[in-house]
Amino acid sequence: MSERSYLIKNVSVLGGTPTDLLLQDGVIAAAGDAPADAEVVDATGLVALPGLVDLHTHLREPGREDAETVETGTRAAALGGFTAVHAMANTEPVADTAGVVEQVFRLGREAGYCDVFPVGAVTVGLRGEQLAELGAMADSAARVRVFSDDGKCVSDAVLMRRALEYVKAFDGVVAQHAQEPRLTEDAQMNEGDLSGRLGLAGWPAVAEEAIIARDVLLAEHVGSRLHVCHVSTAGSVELIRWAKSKGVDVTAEACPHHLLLTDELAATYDPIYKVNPPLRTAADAEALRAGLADGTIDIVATDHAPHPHEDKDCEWAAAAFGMLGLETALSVVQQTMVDTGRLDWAGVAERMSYAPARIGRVSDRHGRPVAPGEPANVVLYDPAARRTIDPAASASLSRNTPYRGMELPGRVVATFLRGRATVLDGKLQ
Ligand SMILES: NC(=O)N[C@@H](CC(=O)O)C(=O)O
Ligand SMILES: [Zn+2]
Ligand SMILES: [Zn+2]
Repeated sequence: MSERSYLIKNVSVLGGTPTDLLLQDGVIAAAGDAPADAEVVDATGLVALPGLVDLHTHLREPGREDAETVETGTRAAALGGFTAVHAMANTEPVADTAGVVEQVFRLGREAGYCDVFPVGAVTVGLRGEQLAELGAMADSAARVRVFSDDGKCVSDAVLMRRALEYVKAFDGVVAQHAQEPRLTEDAQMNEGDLSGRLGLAGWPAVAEEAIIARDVLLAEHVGSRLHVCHVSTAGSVELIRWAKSKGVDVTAEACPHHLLLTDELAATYDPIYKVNPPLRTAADAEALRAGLADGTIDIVATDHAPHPHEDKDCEWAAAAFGMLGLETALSVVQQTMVDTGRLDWAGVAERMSYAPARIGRVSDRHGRPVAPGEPANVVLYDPAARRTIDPAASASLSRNTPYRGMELPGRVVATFLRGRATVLDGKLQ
C-alpha cells in the first residue's frame, strides 16, 4: 500500500459526465493540481462511488478465527468496495465490554484494509438477561454507537425498552434481530407450502413482523432510535412504512441475498442457502426491492456471515445459518436494483454509503460525497463487467457464498481508503 497520489481520469462520478479526480494526502483534490508523479488511473467507463459502508458484518474475531479474522474479513470488504464495516458483537467472547470492542477496533486499524467500527452487544453474553455496559462501550476508544444482540433477538420487552432509553444518552441506536423466539423454535426455512413439502420446520413471517411491530411502538414511546436488521418479509416492509409515516425514528436494512434469492432454493437441501432470517418468497423479495427503491428500507447491509466448511457441509438441519456477502453485495444490488431501473448510482450511494454512515454515526469520516475537500474514500466500479463467482477466489477464510457458479454483473476495479489504494486493478494491494 503506497502513499502516492492518484489521478483518476475520465471517471463518471455517480453515473455523471466523465471527469478527472485527484486523490492526494488522504483527500479528494482538484485534478488541475496533480503533481507530475501522480499515478494515472484510466477510469474510462468506470463509475466512482463513495466508499461503501456496511452496517452489518460478522468478522468472527475474537474466537472463531477458523471462520474469519478481522484481517481476512476486511480484505473481503475492500474487494467488495467497502471502506468501513460495522462488526457484529456475536464473537467469542461476546463484544459486550469496552475491552473487547477496543480490541476489535484496534485489529481493524492494524489490518488497514477498511475501518472497523465494532457493534456492542445489548445484553451481557447475548443472553438477553441484563444490559451490557453500553455506556462504557460508547465512551471507549471504539466510540460504539450501534448496539445489537444480532444472531439473537432482544425478545424481552422490558430489556428492549431499557436499551432504547439508555442509548439516547450518547445518540446510539439499537439494531434489532427481529425474531420471536417461541415462534421460531427449531425453524429451518420460510414457513409456507414448500416447508411442508420439504419436511423442514417453518419460520413464519409473523415471527419477524411481531417483533418489528412491538419495537417501533417501543421506539416511539421512549423517543429513541431503532434500526431493524435484515428485513425479509413484505409485511415487515409495510410495518416500517407505517411507522415512518407516523414519525417513528426507525431505519431498516435489506440484505442482497433477500433481494435476489428465494425460498425455492431450499428444495436443493443445500445448506449454502440456509440463512437467518430465511430466504422468503418471490413476493417478499419484490416487496423488499420496492421498499428499498422508495426509501422505506434505508440501506443495504451484507450480513456477511462466514462459516467454515464443517459447519456448512452437513445435512440442512445441522448446518449453521449464514452466507458470505461482502464481495458480491454491489453486484447483486446492480442486478436487482440498477439494471432493473429501480435505482440510479446516486441511489446506490445513498443506500450503501451515506445512509449507513449516518445510522452508524460515522458520517464525519465515511459516507461523504465524491467531491473536492472530502476524505478520499472512493470506489471505482465497472458496471459493464461480468464475472462468474468462484468461492475459491474469495479473500474470506470461509467459502459459503450462495452465488457460486452464478454470473453477476459488475466488478470493483479499485478501492481507496483515505487516498490509499486497498484494491487496484481488482487486486488487493
Ligand atoms: N445471518 C445469519 O444467518 N447468521 C448470522 C447471525 C445473524 O445475522 O442473525 C451469523 O452470525 O452467522
Ligand atoms: Zn441477525
Ligand atoms: Zn448478522
